[in-house]
Amino acid sequence: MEAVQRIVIENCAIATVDAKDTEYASGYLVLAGHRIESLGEGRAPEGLENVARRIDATGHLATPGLVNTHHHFYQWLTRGLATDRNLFDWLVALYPTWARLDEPMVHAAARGSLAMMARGGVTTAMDHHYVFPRGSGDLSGAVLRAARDMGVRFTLARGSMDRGEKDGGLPPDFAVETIEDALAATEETVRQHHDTSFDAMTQVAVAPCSPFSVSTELMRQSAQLARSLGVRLHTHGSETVEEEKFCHELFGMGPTDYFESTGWLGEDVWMAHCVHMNDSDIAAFARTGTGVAHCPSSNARLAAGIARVPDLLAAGVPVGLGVDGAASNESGELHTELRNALLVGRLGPHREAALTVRQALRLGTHGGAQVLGRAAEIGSLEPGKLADLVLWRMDTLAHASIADPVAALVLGAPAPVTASFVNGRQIVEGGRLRTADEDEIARTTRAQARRLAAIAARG
Ligand SMILES: Nc1nc2[nH]c(O)nc2c(=O)[nH]1
Repeated sequence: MEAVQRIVIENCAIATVDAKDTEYASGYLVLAGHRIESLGEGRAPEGLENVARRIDATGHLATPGLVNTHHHFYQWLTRGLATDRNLFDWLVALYPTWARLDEPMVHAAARGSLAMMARGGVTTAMDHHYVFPRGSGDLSGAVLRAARDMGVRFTLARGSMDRGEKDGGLPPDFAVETIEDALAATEETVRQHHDTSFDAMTQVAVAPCSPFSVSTELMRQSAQLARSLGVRLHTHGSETVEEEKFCHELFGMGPTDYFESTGWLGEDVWMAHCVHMNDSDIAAFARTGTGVAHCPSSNARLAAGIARVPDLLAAGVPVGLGVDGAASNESGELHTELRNALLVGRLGPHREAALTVRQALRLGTHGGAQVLGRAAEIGSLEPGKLADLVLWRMDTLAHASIADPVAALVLGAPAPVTASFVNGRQIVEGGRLRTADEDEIARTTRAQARRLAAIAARG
């Protein structure tokens, strides 16, 4: 058997984001194959065998890789549209275009979304894909292929919509699936692609879209399907006042009570946004272990509001960060969400208890891993965990005068990523992807965005 190869990283500040928030001012990490073998203050132990590479990381901060908990990759092709609308008006404006997506478009959009995140320190990504136009090809396959080729750890949340306009929903009837088709395709995707191993690169979740685009029956049956297959559940929840009104009018209760009535609160569930939650909603999430994907930039872009993140954390709710789709967060980056989570929170009514810089980093790493059900494997730098980590450059004009590297990372300009590792494999070097050609992705996404716009314009 071939001996496992080691990579030794030395002379960097390290924020482990472990349970005690251990930090080292100048430390080392030893990666052995796809796991972290050891780390600590000072130089790496002498006499290590099979060292394939030594990295002098002077001037850098090492952190766990960032974990994105909510995204819609396909929206990479519809950025910068409907720029001044709230969620419902924005969705109504964009559904007809999204209903024209096909496999080459979705593949290109996934590569664009993944590339943008990976070069900014994301090592685990997720995609909530919920638009499946008839005859559009294997869209889940296209997204999974893009993630595998990029070398990013990945959760595909197989979405669905079946409540069209004729059933009181928001999407046009031509943009929805039947319950039977949605459930059958979701089950097939889980059976083919969900990997339960410790070092899984691909997992699948069951993810009907939102209360106003999904029937109660599909919500219920999705929860049953996920539990019978042993996979996680994801949806949008409590995003806007309009959604709250919709739930009261149609179901006679608010979104959280509605989710509970359909079997949708639990340790195996995480929901995106969760902006409009009262104390009893937060208590229900805490009691059931339901997680939250906090998306501060998208919530601002769509005028959804400010999520009560400090209250969620104080109650013990698992919270991660989400980019959200690039049609409502054109930057498509997660590292900027650390900063925005902190800043937006301080604008709200709960500013005395707002996030600290270390809490913001925890949301983007360990919190995300918890929300995706992967906290045993990723999200902190600890011996035995998978080697998913980032070396952020902190010695340039942008950050060098800030003494605290975590404050520099969260509050400063987006820090350059010198190296990013997933499963011990380096996927970013000197701020550029090693696993894909960024210029080619830019050209392809531009061409596919134009193709989509032209097809949509023809109606
Ligand atoms: N921010 C978003 N919220 C949503 N709700 C829903 O049903 N779809 C979306 C979406 O694409 N983005």
